[in-house]
Amino acid sequence: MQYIEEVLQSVKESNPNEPEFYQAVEEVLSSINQVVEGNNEYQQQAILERLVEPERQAIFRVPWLDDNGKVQVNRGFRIEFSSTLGPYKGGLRFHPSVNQSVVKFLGFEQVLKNALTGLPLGGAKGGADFNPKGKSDNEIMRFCQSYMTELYRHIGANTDVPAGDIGVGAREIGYLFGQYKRISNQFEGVLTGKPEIMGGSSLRTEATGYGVAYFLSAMLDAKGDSLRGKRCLVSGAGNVALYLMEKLDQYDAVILSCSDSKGTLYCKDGLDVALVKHLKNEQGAELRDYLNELKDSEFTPVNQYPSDGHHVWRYEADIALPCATQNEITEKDAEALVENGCSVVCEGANMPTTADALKVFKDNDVFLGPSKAANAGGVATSQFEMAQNASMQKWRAEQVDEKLQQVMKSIFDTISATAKQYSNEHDLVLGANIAGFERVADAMLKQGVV
Ligand SMILES: NC(=O)C1=CN([C@@H]2O[C@H](COP(=O)(O)OP(=O)(O)OC[C@H]3O[C@@H](n4cnc5c(N)ncnc54)[C@H](OP(=O)(O)O)[C@@H]3O)[C@@H](O)[C@H]2O)C=CC1
Ligand SMILES: O=C(O)CCC(=O)C(=O)O
Repeated sequence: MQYIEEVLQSVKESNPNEPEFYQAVEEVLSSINQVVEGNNEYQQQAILERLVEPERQAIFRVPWLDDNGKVQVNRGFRIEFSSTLGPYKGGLRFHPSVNQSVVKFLGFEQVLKNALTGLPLGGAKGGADFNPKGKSDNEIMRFCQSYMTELYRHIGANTDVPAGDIGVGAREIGYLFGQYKRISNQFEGVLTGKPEIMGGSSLRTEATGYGVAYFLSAMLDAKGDSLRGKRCLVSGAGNVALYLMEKLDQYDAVILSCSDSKGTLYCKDGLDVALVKHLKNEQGAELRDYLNELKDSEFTPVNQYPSDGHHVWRYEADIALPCATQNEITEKDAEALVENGCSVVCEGANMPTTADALKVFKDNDVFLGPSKAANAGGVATSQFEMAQNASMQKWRAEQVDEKLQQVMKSIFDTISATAKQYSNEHDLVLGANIAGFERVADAMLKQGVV
C-alpha cells in the first residue's frame, strides 16, 4: 500500500487543480493494491508512475470566425495517454466545461477501458472548451476546420484515431475528416464515428447505448434476473442515453426518466421512447417539448433540483443508468436511490458517480457496472470501423451487432471472474480496475522502459 500511496501523493502534487484526474487515478490505484503490492517488478519498473503520466499532451489555440465576422478563440486539447496496446484511441468532447483535468481523467479511463475490450487499442482523449449550442452549421464547420488544422499533425490511422464524445457527433466528425483529408491528402481511417457514406461503420452511432444495454443484461443474467418490467431511471438525452433507451425498450424494460441540461422528464408509467428520440434526433427539440405531445408526464427544471444533487435520481426505481456526464450521482443522490429501492446501477457516462456515492453503493450492496466496462461498446465498435477501413470493407449491421454483443459479454465475464478471484464476483469496480490494469501493465513490462 505504501507504493500506491506514494504515487497518489505525487500525482496530487504534480497535477494541482486537477480534481477529476486525481479522482479517476485514486479510484483505480486504491483498488489494485492486491496485484501491485505483491509484485516488486511493477515498483522496480515504475509501472504506476508511467501509467499516470500521459505519453504526450497537446494544448493549442483554436481561432475561428463567427457569423458576425468576429474572431473567437478556444482552447483545444489532445492527450495521448498510452500507446501500450495499440494506436491512441478515444473521443473528442466539445463543451464549455472541458479543461486539462477533464481531458486527462477521460484519457486515463480510456486506457483501461480500451484494455478491457481485448482489442489492440491505446488510450487518448481530446476536445475543446467550445460550446456548440446556438452555433450555426457554418460556425461549427469553421471551428472544426480550425481545430483539425492543428490536430492533424498529431494523428493518423496507425498513430491516433479520435472519435466523438459530448458535443461531437457524425456532423462534427464529417467536418473534421474533410479538413484532415484536405491537409494530409490521405483518405484513411483517421477518425471513427464517420457518416457511413464516407467509411463509417454501421451501428457506431448506436453502439455505446446498445453496449450498455448488453452489459446490463449480462449483469442481470448473472443474478438469474432479466430486464423485463424493470423500472429504469436514465439521465441524459444524447447519443448514449437515446440508444440505450431504445434497446431497453426492446427488452421490455420501463424507462421512467431521462434528462438534459435544462431538467428532468419523468413519467410514472414509462416514457414513449420513440417520441423522445424523434423529438431529439429529428426535431432538435428540447425534452420539455415532450409535454406538448403527451401530458401524462412531468418536467422538473434544473432550478428546482435539490441543492445536493439531481432530481432524476429522486424517484422510485429498480435500476439507475447515468448517461450524461461525470459526477452526476452525488452521495445524496446515491442515498436516495438506495432508499427508493434501486439495487443496480450501470454507468453509460464516464465516471458519473462521485467517490462518496460509490461508497454508498458499495456499503449497500448495489450491483454496479462501472463505466470503463459498461460503456466500452462505443470504442469497440470504433475499432471495428478501423478494421473495416484498413481492409476497405463494409460489414453488415448484423455482423457488427453480433461482434458488439460478444465484446460486451466477454468484458462482463472477464471482470466478473477477476472480481471473484480478488474479492466477490459482484465487485465489478474492482474487477474492471484490476483486469484493465493487468493487461496494460504486463504489456508495459514486455516493452521495456518507454
Ligand atoms: N458517444 C460515445 O460513443 C460515448 C460517450 N460516452 C460518455 O457518455 C456520456 C454522454 O455522451 P454522449 O451521449 O455522447 O453526449 P451527447 O452530447 O450526445 O449528450 C450528452 C447528454 O447529456 C446532457 N449533459 C451533458 N453535460 C451535462 C451537464 N453538465 N449537466 C446536465 N446534462 C448534461 C446533455 O444535455 P444538453 O443536450 O442539454 O446539453 C445531453 O442530453 C459522456 O460522459 C461521454 O463521455 C462514453 C463512451 C462512448
Ligand atoms: O470511439 C472511440 O474512439 C471513443 C469513445 C469514447 O470516447 C469513450 O469510450 O469514452
